[in-house]
Amino acid sequence: MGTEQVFPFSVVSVVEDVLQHQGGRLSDVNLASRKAEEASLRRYEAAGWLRKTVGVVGGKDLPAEPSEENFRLGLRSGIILCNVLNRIQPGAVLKVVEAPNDSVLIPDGAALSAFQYFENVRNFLVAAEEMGLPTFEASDLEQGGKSSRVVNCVLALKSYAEWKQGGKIGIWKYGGIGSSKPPISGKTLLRKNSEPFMKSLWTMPSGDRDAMSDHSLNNDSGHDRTEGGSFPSLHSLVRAYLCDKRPEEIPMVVESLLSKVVEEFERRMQLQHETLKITQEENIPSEVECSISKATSVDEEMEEKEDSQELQVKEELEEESYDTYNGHDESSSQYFKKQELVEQQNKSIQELKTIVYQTKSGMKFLQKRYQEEVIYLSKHLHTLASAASGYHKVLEENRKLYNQVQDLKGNIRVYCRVRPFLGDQPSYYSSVSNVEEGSISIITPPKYGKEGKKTFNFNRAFGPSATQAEVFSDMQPLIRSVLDGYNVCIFAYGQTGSGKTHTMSGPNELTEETLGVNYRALGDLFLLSEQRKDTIFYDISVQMLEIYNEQVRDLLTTDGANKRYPSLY
Ligand SMILES: Nc1ncnc2c1ncn2[C@@H]1O[C@H](COP(=O)(O)OP(=O)(O)OP(=O)(O)O)[C@@H](O)[C@H]1O
Repeated sequence: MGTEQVFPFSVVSVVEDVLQHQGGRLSDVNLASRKAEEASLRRYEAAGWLRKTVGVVGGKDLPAEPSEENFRLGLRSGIILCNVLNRIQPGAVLKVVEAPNDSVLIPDGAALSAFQYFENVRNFLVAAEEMGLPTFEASDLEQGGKSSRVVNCVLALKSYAEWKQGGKIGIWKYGGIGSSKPPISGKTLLRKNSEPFMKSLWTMPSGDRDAMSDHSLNNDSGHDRTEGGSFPSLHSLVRAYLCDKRPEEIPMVVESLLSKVVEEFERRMQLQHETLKITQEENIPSEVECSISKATSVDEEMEEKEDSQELQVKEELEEESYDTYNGHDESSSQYFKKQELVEQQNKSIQELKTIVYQTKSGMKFLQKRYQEEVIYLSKHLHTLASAASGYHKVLEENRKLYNQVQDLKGNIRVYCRVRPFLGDQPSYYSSVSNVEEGSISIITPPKYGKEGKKTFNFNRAFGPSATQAEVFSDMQPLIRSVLDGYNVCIFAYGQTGSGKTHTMSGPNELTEETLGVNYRALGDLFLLSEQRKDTIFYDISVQMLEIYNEQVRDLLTTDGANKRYPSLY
């Protein structure tokens, strides 16, 4: 299977990046710190296991939780490594050059000659390689920053020891950097680096050589893998191509470029693994529907999940492809079925992305409409508020003017009403000669031969034909003044039988037309208070008293005993 068909990035892009950035790294601070922490823990685990295996005395040069420098220096002589390996696999290292007993081992391992400890390390590496363990370069113990490969080797040996101690049940799997590996079974899976390739590697600059060997920790079945993944490595392709080439045939630049490409490519693979792990740990999207519902609320999260699912699918495909490539359990038909499944899932993911995109567009449209409506309503509301404010001002002004008019009409107004003749009384007995709007003329007895006549002025004069409504209409504006806070008093004055009760209350048999001033005034009071109920609350009470023969009587009480008030004098 072509690499570019599976990986989320192309080799070409990797090469371009390498050429452009000269091997520059993508910065990911979180990932780097997490990796550093993980590397420390793994180093402690390796050191602890070595100390436990070799004993307190044998492991005295290796702290339980060593720094990378101390770890390297502790193992530099190769003695601990060889002794541990011989305990796990007796006779694996035939000759171990021990440090002289009387020598004091100084941190840089100078108690042994460089040749002696190089021999120990070399013997250990040869034995480890023959066992199928991931190895490292002897130079890794000479320079800092390369202890991860040594740690890998030690942890692989530890894993092997545990498997062996457990009775060799099942197939031993090296569990370095968190993922299971294909089985390694001693020398049956032994693979040695081809000499020409190794030579070509040694002709590289040390940095390039290290970069390449960083990702060559695990060798089996002729296919290298990345540290955390299970993909076929480009190393195998590079090695296959270079195996029959002589070192001088490979220009230094090409070697350097190739190594950087390989390094960058596999580093990206590692990043993909790490990202996938983090995403799976944090999100764990079990159902696609679940992802959809969450996506409606958090679109970005949805996209991340989709990406992680896509990555997971690709990851599975790559793993399956790797198994198929190695001739393990999966048959090719199963592989194609799974590939089909992956394509379907990819299609579903694309559809989901489309739905999410449409939903987002719809939401944006609704949001825009909503904002526009809110803006329009706020403007409208502002206009209404201004109008209401203006209306209240006008209303207040109107009220003032209205009451000013009432004042100008006179605080005390006098009206005159002429009662009609009752029953069969002839009208020619009337002494009223003329009734005008504001005056009334009365015929008086003739004096000195002249016909007598007197004219009286009133605010308004009502003739015998005036109705109850006409009489009330002239005093009706005063009722509104009452509700504006002015005191108003309306009373009738006149001789007995002149029609006071008729004007103020009405006849005995009341109809709508014959209602007097009192009823009409009360009707207006209730009507206006009802109209203003949203702005003003009025409390209206009524009292009806009769004062007759210096006795005050409550005309509204139903209790006859208390009807008469105590005497005023
Ligand atoms: N404008 C009117 N039209 C028709 N009938 C009237 C009118 N004014 C008075 N009357 C009638 O005249 C009669 C006497 O009127 P009313 O009882 O109102 O006089 P009054 O001034 O109240 O008398 P008192 O002072 O004795 O109580 C009543 O029968 C009443 O119905």
